[in-house]
Amino acid sequence: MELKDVGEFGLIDLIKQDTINDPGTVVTGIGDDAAVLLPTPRQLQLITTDMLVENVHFDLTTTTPMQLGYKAVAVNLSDIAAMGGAPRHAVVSIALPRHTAVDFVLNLYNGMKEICREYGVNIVGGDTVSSPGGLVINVAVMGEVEPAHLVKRSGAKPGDIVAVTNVLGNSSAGLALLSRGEWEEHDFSWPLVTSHLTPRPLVRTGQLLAAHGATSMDDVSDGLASELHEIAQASNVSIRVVKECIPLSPEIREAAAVLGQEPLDYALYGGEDFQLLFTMEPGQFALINSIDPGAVITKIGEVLPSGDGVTLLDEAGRSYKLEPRGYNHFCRN
Ligand SMILES: Nc1ncnc2c1ncn2[C@@H]1O[C@H](COP(=O)(O)OP(=O)(O)O)[C@@H](O)[C@H]1O
Ligand SMILES: Cc1ncc(C[n+]2csc(CCOP(=O)(O)OP(=O)(O)O)c2C)c(N)n1
Ligand SMILES: [Mg+2]
Ligand SMILES: [Mg+2]
Ligand SMILES: [Mg+2]
Repeated sequence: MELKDVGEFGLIDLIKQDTINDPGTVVTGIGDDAAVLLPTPRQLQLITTDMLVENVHFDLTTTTPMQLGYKAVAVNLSDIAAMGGAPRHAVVSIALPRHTAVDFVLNLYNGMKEICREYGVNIVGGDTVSSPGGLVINVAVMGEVEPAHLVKRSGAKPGDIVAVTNVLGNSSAGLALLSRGEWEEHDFSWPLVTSHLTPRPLVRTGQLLAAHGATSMDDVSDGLASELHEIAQASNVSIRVVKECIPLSPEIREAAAVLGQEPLDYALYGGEDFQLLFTMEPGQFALINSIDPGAVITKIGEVLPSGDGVTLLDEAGRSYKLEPRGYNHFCRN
């Protein structure tokens, strides 16, 4: 079935089932001029949006519509996680080429509904338009955070520890394998390709780190180098990272050898890992071991007074400037 067979409103009717996962917070969902929501008293409201554009953020020959729907929501939940918040509601806007099959759209929504169910998020509205070019999906997510647990990019203090969750670089190494069309040939591909196609936003981890005194936090969407600079700049501090402490998976080391690249380059400049980068006072950081943060936490460096920007310390004890290189929509790196 094609879009012209169901029309814009027929499509919305097909989409709107199973969109509410926390009914107590939604007065009116899909079907009116605006959604009507019930915020939790005394919580700060968060709102964020990230858009995915065909052939910029995804390639329809290497992703399924379900994976794409999942990721379109995941990247937004990751921004809420990086503030220490809980995601509550999403609105989804899609621009669809006219020839798109109805089943494609339903599967896109199946992916979105799956992750929304997993994280207790309601899809409360959106917009559906035709596109003369490629597919565009824009998601906006509203979330909430207790005022005392809000974590911004600007709170890092000299003396804080710099740490990250899990491993970095897997997503962009996965993208490299997908775009070379050779991922199925290697048994190291699975974790790399999975982290690229269906990243898991670290919402619970973000909330736990916030509750344990993270002083600044950012999600790694543009690459570690870029996010370190964002924190350093917003907090008016310098950051020194120890190169060999940056956590890499065994699979990325194997993949990088096959791809003829340095594994660390994927971690520093690749992006889309959606891991959390945060700073924390050392005493608080020591306590993290006694909780289950839902992710492996690795100390990678420390916060210093402003002046030196972001530096990388190598194995030989040499320190050099880490350029703010990473994914930038208008600059080729
Ligand atoms: N077109 C825009 N209009 C207004 N604000 C924007 C626009 N694009 C980005 N921003 C804001 O700029 C900041 C940085 O954006 P971005 O790099 O996309 O953040 P993130 O990596 O967290 O998704 C955010 O506060 C975002 O809301
Ligand atoms: C087809 C394709 N080419 C390249 C990429 C890599 N890529 C696209 S956008 C991006 C950075 C993250 O996206 P952005 O829109 O900058 O998200 P934000 O920083 O706003 O969260 C990366 C690494 C990709 N995912 N798919
Ligand atoms: Mg963004
Ligand atoms: Mg983002
Ligand atoms: Mg970006």
